[in-house]
Amino acid sequence: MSAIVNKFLPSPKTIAIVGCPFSGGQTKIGVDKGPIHLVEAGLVNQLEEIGWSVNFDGHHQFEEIQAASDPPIGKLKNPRLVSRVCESVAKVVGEHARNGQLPVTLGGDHSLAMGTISGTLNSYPEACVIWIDAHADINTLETTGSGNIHGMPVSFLLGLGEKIAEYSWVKSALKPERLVYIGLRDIDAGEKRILKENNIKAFSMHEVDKYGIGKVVDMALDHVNPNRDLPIHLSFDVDALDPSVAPSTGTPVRGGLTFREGHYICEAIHETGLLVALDLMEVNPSLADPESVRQTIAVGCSLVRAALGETLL
Ligand SMILES: NC(=[NH2+])NCCC[C@H](N)C(=O)O
Ligand SMILES: [Mn+2]
Ligand SMILES: [Mn+2]
Repeated sequence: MSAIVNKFLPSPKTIAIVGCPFSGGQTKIGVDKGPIHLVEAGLVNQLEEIGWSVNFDGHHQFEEIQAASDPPIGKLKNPRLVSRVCESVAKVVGEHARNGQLPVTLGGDHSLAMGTISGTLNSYPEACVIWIDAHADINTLETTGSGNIHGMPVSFLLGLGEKIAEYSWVKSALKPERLVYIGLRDIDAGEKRILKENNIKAFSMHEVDKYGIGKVVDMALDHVNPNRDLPIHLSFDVDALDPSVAPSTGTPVRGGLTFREGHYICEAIHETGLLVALDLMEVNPSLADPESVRQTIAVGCSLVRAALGETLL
């Protein structure tokens, strides 16, 4: 076990793996297979080897809603299904957190973070969110072009945009000043406006190039966690990494984080001793050739290990 002591978890330090084979927040098949591949690659053992107790009793089972009974709301695709799934994920993540375990949610598409972060905030209302992504995922009912809800979870968590009755369970408990992004490089026009209007701190790839990842992580933490005493929820979309590093994902964008930059972020968050929840999202083993899939799964596992205390020395 790494020498860093987690300030929020009782001993024995326990991870609860929440496997979420869910793809309803977007339209490409295969992202629901992400968690299955990550677990089959040996993630549970790997985490035990670095000193954690790991609680994993199979992937989360979701209620099914037939497409016919889930027509679009505005442009939103599968709106009831996504809502129901995220609500159940919020319950599971919240329960694990209340039991003193650290939920590690494996996606699945990034709409799931509406659930995971709601769960975290139910147990740790003062938590901050560090969102690592090529995308801001902050579209609203009004701004979304694709209607894919994986491009929207942050706006729901912040309570932006027109209210949707189906989503009334989302408490919108996240404050804009408790959110920070790293890795952005593909932001829709409406999203840029939302980020500005709400004064949301974001470090795009431009800032990563300019300052280096070490400084960027320090500045991100100074913003959301100035006294280094608040719980941290880290939501990592694997498409934050450059497509040469993590090719198997649904919406790859060139010019992303290197292998080391991605790992550095995870290591630095671990070093705070403040991590209370982790998401690894958008791993899609159905996209790209077998070697690229193997590479993406391996990177996914190693990011999770890095965030949970695997050290280089
Ligand atoms: N989680 C993701 N990969 N999101 C991609 C979102 C892309 C685009 N901004 C949209 O709203 O559709
Ligand atoms: Mn993304
Ligand atoms: Mn995302």
